[in-house]
Formats: sequence, structure tokens, C-alpha cells
Amino acid sequence: SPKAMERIPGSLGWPIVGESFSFISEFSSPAGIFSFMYKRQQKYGKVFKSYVLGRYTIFMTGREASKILLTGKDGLVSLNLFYTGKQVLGPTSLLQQTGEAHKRLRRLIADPLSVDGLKKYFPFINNLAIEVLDQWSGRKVLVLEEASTFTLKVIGNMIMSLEPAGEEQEKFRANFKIISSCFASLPFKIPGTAFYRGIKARDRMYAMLDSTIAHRRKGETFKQDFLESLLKKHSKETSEGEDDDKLTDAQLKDNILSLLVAGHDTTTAALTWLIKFLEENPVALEHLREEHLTIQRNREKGSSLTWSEVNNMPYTNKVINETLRRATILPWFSRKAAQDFDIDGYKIQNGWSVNLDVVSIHHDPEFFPNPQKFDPSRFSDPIKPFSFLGFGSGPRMCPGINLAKLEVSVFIHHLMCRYKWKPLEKDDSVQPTLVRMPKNKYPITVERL
Ligand code: HEM
Repeated sequence: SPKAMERIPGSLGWPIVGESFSFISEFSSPAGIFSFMYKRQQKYGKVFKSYVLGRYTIFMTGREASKILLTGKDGLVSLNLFYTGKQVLGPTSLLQQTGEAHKRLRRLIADPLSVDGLKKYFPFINNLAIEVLDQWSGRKVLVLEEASTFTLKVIGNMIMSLEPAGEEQEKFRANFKIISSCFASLPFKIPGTAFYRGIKARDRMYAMLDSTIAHRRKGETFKQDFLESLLKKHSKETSEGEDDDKLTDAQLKDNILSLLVAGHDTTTAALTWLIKFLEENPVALEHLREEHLTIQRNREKGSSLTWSEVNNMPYTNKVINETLRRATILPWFSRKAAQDFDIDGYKIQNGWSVNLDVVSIHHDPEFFPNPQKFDPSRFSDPIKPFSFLGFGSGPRMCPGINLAKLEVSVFIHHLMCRYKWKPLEKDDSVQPTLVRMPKNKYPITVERL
């Protein structure tokens, strides 16, 4: 309650809406929530309170806060999803688990998402990137839409061997789009609302998964995908039984959906921002192109990108990191205090909503001099722990990091070797969604090199 937060500096804004309007409008401005945070940090310091999006909340920033919140020792904090997210993703989602249950789920998904585990998807990703880019020549392209199609096809194939085209893919895509857009909706589960449509689309997606699981169990189809590896090693058909270390079908579905949701928009946004930043920074673009043309030149004529080449792209890696720093796709990490604790001299109470302001951490001139500049070479030197959080840190660090980097690196390789592009408009606004994306979807015209 506001009373309990009396000793924390900051303003709770207007009755009912609090500071939500300025938060939302600054969120979609080119500077993003940085300006919202910066003004208040100047006035109140690194820890301040606010009332935004229906929540009394504490914002905090800095490496110290990041270490405390993200290491989350002894169950200090848990993830703090919005009501809509909790309802759609289901109670057994990795995103809603804490402590041992969370650790167990992380262990189960670690293997198939490791660099070695991903090797078998490389040919699919490589062919798909070539196929998507084949359509770009001489066209007007909305990069965000193309990136979204590419990343959804990759994750659909990786999780359940979905073919890149056809009726199943269309159903999957349609349902997924409805699910994604319901997270930021109002929490009214009545027919006609985005939230209601999201729940229905989630049910259809689960029915698709049920039918795939049933086919696999009957031995009618055999695939080597993420679903198969969980079914074979870690699943049980009923919720009863002795082996509590195995996942029920409900747990399996909740977690497959969680991976889809957590992995799709983020990778789409990363790819789109990266292409945009490159065009705006010709020095970085030339350096990156040189890395990829050299890889191509050193390869036998007529052969395609190889697995070992994709794992040896040092400058590309720096470009990805710098993109994630400058764009800060997830601008704040939301947590709920699970115990009382102290931060920066303030007492945080069990149950409070606490948000780590990552944008300010990523633009701290002490660790990133001239922070507005897009400069991948800053990642040539070791980065101080907890100052770069593109994929988070600690026990909740992104488990999809290898997949995301693989998708982006393969796509960028083919883009660099074949095309140049020009933006069709100059607009730096950002969509008012949880994952930061260019509002105009970044329209470009493309030409062959
Ligand atoms: C460039 C693309 C990506 C970015 C920038 C990104 C970023 C992040 C960040 C910052 C977190 C931590 C959030 C926090 O601590 O609150 C996170 C968590 C997570 N990410 Fe990613 N991610 C990306 C791609 C993926 C992919 C491809 C997958 C799935 C295959 C994925 C699945 C997840 C999951 C399940 C979590 C929650 C982990 C947990 O709570 O234990 N992400 N991601």
C-alpha cells in the first residue's frame, strides 16, 4: 500500500492512473523509458517509487541493485508477471516457478537449447534464411514482419518440427499472434476482449500440441525436436504415478508455450534493431560486412555457410551485444519481493513489486562511455559483471541465448553477403509493447550487392 512505501522517495502521481500516462508516452518515444527514469533518478536517486500500469512499484537501477535482484539469493524475489500473462501461460510455466521447481525445469530445457543441442537445427535455419532473403531483392520490405515470420518458423520447427509452410504453420501463426497481442490487454475475460481471444487461441494451440503428443506416443511419427526430447526423457502420461521428476502433459504444454512467447518477439526485435542500427552506423556495417565476406571468400565456391563458421563470428557477436545494449529490448525486469530486504539504505517489504531499470544500466557512461553511440567495439574488452544485461543474468538468465544468437548470425551472414538496403522513412518511435520494437516496422528498399 502507498502508506507502507512512505519512506521511499518518489511520487505516486494522480489517483487511479498514477504515473501511467507519462510512463506509456515516454516508453514509446525514441528515448524509451530512459527519460522517465532519468528525470526521477535525478530527483530521487537510484531507488524511487511510482504507480504505473495498475501497480505500486519500486524502480531501482545500478549494478548493485542488479546483482541483488538478479542473483536473487535464497528466493529473495520471484518473477512478477501481469495477471494476463499468468493466466495465458499457465500455472506450471517456468516463468511462474521459483526455487527447486524452477531449477528443475531449467535443467530439463538446458540440453536441447545448448550449442550442441542446436546443431541439428542449423540446416533448417540456414535454408530458411536464404529462402526469406531470396524474396527481398528489389522489393519494399517491412523488416519487423519478415523477421517475425523467420523467427516463428524457426522456433516452430525447433520445438515441434512444424513445416515452414502449410495449413499447420498457418494455424500456429494465427493462434500465436493472438496470444502475443493479448499480454498487454486489459484483464477482462469476457467475449470480444483481446484477453478472451488470447485464452481461446492458447486453448487451440494446446489442442494442436495434444494431437502432436498423441501421435508421437503412438509411434506414428518420429522427429528429432525439442518436444520429442522432452517426451522421451522427461514426460509422463498422467498426473498420478511415482515419478515426480517427470513432466505431465499440462506442464509440457505450459512450458513449450512459455519458450515460444519468451523467444519470439525478443529475437524478432533484436534482428530488426540490428539491421536498423547497422544502416545508421556505416563504419560498423562495413566492418561486419568484411567479416562475412571473408568467411564467404575462404569457403569452397558454391558451398554454403557451415556450422563451424557460424560459431566463429567474433565481430557479429559484438554487434549483437551492442544492439541489445542500445535497444534494451526488455527495458525493465519485473520482480516481486519474496522476503524483506534492504537496498541502497531502503527497506523493501515482502510482496512489493520491484523493477530493475535496465535501460539506465545499459546507458551508464561509467561503463559505456558515450552511451548513445552504437559502437560494437566496446565489447572487445571484458564487460563488468551486471552492467550488460541483454540476456539477463543469474538463475533467470535467458535459456534461449544460443538459439537467438544462432538465428541472428545466420540471417545476418546471408544479408551481409548479398544485399544493401535503404530505409524508406526516418521514424524512431517505438511500439508501446512489453518488448521494444520500431513502431513503423522499419520499412526498407533492398538491392543486390
Ligand atoms: C535476442 C533474443 C532474446 C533476448 C534479447 C532475450 C532476453 C531475455 C532476458 C533479458 C531474460 C531475463 C529476463 C528477466 O530476468 O526478467 C530472458 C529470459 C528468458 N528467455 Fe530470453 N531472450 C531472447 C531469446 C529467447 C529465446 C529464443 C528463447 C526460447 C527459446 C528465450 C526464452 C526465455 C525464457 C524461457 C526466459 C525466462 C527464464 C527464467 O525465468 O528462468 N529467450 N530472455
